[in-house]
Amino acid sequence: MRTGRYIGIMSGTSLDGIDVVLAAIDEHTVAQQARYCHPIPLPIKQQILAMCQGQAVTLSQFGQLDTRLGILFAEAALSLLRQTGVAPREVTAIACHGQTVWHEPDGAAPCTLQIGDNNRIAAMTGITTVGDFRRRDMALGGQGAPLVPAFHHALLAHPQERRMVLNIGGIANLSLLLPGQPIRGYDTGPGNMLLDAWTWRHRKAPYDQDGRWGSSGQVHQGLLQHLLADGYFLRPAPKSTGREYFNLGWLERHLARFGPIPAQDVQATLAELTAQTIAQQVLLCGGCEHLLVCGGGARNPLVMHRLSALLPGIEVSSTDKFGVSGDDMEALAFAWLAFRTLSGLPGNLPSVTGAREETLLGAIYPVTAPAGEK
Ligand SMILES: Nc1ncnc2c1ncn2[C@@H]1O[C@H](COP(=O)(O)OP(=O)(O)OP(=O)(O)O)[C@@H](O)[C@H]1O
Ligand SMILES: CC(=O)N[C@H]1[C@@H]2OC[C@@H](O2)[C@@H](O)[C@@H]1O[C@H](C)C(=O)O
Repeated sequence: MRTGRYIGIMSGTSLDGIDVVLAAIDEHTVAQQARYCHPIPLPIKQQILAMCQGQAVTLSQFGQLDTRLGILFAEAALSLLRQTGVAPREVTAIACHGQTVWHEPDGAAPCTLQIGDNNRIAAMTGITTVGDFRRRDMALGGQGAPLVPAFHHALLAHPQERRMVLNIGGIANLSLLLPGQPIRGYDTGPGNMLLDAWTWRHRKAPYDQDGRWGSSGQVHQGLLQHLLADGYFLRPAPKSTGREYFNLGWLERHLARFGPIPAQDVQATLAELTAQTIAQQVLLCGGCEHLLVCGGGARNPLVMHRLSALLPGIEVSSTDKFGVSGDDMEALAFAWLAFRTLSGLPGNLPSVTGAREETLLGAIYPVTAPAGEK
């Protein structure tokens, strides 16, 4: 087993910042030691958004963004090391998820693309780096996502209690940890992504702080029903999605069927869409005793209140209450996945992604061992 300290780097679909964690990991425990959030410069954020939504980019632009992100991820890891006083040689490996710029798991040639050159990270930090976690699962017929349910299971499953773990990131994903049943998990649909995009358009703010703006609006039932009728929501798992599908263009196509709707009502409707599409899946899967929530959406009281109201009898609480930081869950999960890869253990769950078999995940970018360790 490659027991040791790992750095996990996660830049998710929300583009709100790069989450970096340091954790001591062994076969049984993941002990978080530090966290840090590194800002994403606006021009880089804009380039990622353009790419994610299918705007044409040249290969030169693509290559340069890959390099810039690799450097940014390395700087994020180095900042964390500086803050903690931990030396690179004390870190076994960096796990870098990369920035998803395209995810098309169901096309004729399924593909998923996480960029940010891992060679840069290894070269700039001197630490072995593990990246490209999704594509081996996809090569075996899987969705390549979500990958965190295995980690949710390792840390949060209970032998008797029916538990589900919900990540409300840009996209929301649910892990079903039900005693006696195979682990399942899939993306339920938009989490914060549409809420953020609509807020940016109308308020020029990155997100609707504490759901205040959305709370000032009324849910538009006609629009809500149209949005809920999208085929993705009732499609059976395995399934995963992203910004390529759920974006402002998707919302505008639905809005076009209606007369003008006040912007705050659209915001209220989007919050309701997030809550209802999640609650629908929780109930369809037979409900649970505890719904443990992580990701930035757990900080949106509007979504959280609606979720609790739609799920009477289910305790909806943050994963923090169960010992795992909801803000750091994904970065910790990838650190754990790198530990598994370096330990020769599989990382994917065929019952979640639909892959033909379990497999090692990721590509390893090694470095020369520091002097004295050769
Ligand atoms: N106080 C708050 N009020 C409302 N929303 C909030 C608040 N704090 C965070 N959020 C939401 O959480 C988002 C960030 O969530 P998170 O960091 O989990 O996303 P991510 O990891 O990028 O997404 P994904 O899991 O899809 O990769 C913000 O963009 C915002 O929508
Ligand atoms: C392709 C991709 O990057 N998917 C992300 C995204 O963000 C949330 C949801 O969509 C989930 O499927 C996945 O991330 C988490 C970390 C996962 O793989 O479990």
